[in-house]
Amino acid sequence: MTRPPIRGLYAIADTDVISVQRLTEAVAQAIAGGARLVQYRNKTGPADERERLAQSLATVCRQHDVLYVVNDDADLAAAVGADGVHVGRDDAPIAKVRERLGPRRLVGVSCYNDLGLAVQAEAAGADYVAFGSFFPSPTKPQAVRADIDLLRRARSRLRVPVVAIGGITPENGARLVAAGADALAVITGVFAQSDIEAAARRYAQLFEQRTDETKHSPT
Ligand SMILES: Cc1ncc(COP(=O)(O)OP(=O)(O)O)c(N)n1
Ligand SMILES: Cc1nc(C(=O)O)sc1CCOP(=O)(O)O
Ligand SMILES: [Mg+2]
Repeated sequence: MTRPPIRGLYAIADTDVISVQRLTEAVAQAIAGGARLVQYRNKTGPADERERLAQSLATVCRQHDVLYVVNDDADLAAAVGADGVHVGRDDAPIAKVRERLGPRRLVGVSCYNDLGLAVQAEAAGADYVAFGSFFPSPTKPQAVRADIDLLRRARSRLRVPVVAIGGITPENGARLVAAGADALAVITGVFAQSDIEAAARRYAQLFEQRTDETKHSPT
């Protein structure tokens, strides 16, 4: 079966933002609103709960043919049959993760505001790279800030899909898509909203029209 492309709303289900009781339902609502990728991010829960929730989200994502990525933990990703794992500078190196997951699963890599890191990640076998934080992030207020022009430079330098993250709203997200972001990774703007499905839809709509900066009207 062909894998869906890495494009669109990338909803990050973070257990610090949404309660474990509501997590699975919340992810189903984000998918109903148009999320095309889902990441499970649980930095604090006990191991048994982390695994149970990881499995539950794997089932929902599989039912809807949505890409499912586990944050940080390649063993957990493999255990629940996720499509991949996302790693950053405090996590296992790409080569180790690739060795653990094999060639078919996705490895996503955080590159912060550093294009050189992304070039290296692509060469090491990353399936996508993520840059941020593009705006002040309520989830990670201390995150290093990235400039939108980085997306333009990344787009012309890299072949792998480019994900933008950090404080992204439906309003400021349009600029990131126009600058070349293939996907927008969002926590607060989706999962801290009273109507998760409607919130997700507003991001998904940013990918429905052609928004790249080369667009011009017919003369
Ligand atoms: C899509 C995406 N981009 C960036 C991150 C951040 O990863 P990392 O720097 O490893 O930080 P933590 O999320 O682990 O705190 C991400 N998770 N997803
Ligand atoms: C997990 C994470 N990583 C970031 C980075 O810049 O690498 S910003 C971030 C938090 C994103 O959450 P929100 O949509 O609530 O701002
Ligand atoms: Mg990490």
